[in-house]
Amino acid sequence: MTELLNKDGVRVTLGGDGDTVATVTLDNPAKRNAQTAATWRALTEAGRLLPGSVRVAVLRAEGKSFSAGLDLGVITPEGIPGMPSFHELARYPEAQLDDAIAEYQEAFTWWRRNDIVSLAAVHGHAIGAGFQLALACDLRVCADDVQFAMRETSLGLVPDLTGTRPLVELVGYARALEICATGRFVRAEEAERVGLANLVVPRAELDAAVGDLTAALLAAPRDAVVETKALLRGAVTRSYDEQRAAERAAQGRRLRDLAGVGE
Ligand SMILES: CC(C)(COP(=O)([O-])OP(=O)(O)OC[C@H]1O[C@@H](n2cnc3c(N)ncnc32)[C@H](O)[C@@H]1OP(=O)(O)O)[C@@H](O)C(=O)NCCC(=O)NCCSC(=O)/C=C/C[N+](C)(C)C
Repeated sequence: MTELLNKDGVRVTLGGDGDTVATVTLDNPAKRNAQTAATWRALTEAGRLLPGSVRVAVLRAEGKSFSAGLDLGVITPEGIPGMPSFHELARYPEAQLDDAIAEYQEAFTWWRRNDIVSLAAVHGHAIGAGFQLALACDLRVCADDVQFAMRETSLGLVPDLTGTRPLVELVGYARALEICATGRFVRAEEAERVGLANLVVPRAELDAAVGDLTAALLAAPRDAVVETKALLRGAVTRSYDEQRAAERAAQGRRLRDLAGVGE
């Protein structure tokens, strides 16, 4: 196990045969893994540090909660060190505010990269930015104590850390609106039923279940998984005919690769 990063409540290790698995751990359990700009910078750095050998990125958390979301110190008048308070953000010129939020969002985007499959192991509370971080991953394996909630709207804000699209894709518009507008908890049984969770297991079995799924993902040929992920991701935005064409093109690349025939 090699440690790649350990700062601001984010620890990244490499493991697996040939460093194929990166494990990103939220490691500020005393504060329920509440997130700040420093957390997001560290998560962005984690994505940049991953070597090309990595095929599966696991996101997990220490302590009682996966993440209690935004550090609520940010909404106090005094704020927290190293992060503009809401009071300050509200006074930014529009372009500067756009840049600031875009930078925060970088922590949430790289999990979608086609060269990795990202897998969130979610237990306890996943609230606001915590819920959005779980949504940033391709797959979610949840413990039976999981409690998702999108609290931004209840605080007078909107979810702006890339979570709205995957939420709508996973559960549909009407349920996504209801979950966001009410800020209510979505517990394990519902999460599995509506498609938020790929799998729900007893809390004590979460790590083993993540290990089993990781092994199953690694068992498939790498390039086929990369092409399949790209195909499925693109299916949301392509027309039916465009998607058929994308399938043909991808299959051509796979066949030529398998047969050792050059492009
Ligand atoms: C239900 C929660 C998560 C856990 O309850 P608990 O009883 O297990 O733990 P407790 O409340 O005693 O908390 C333990 C310590 O952790 C500190 N804590 C917890 N959450 C936060 C937080 N979000 N920010 C800062 N600190 C937090 C808590 O103060 C305790 O510290 P001490 O031991 O007293 O020193 C419960 O904690 C809870 O409901 N937390 C708040 C959840 C929440 O509302 N989060 C905000 C969601 S909105 C969001 O994330 C928005 C993001 C988008 N955007 C970027 C636009 C702002």
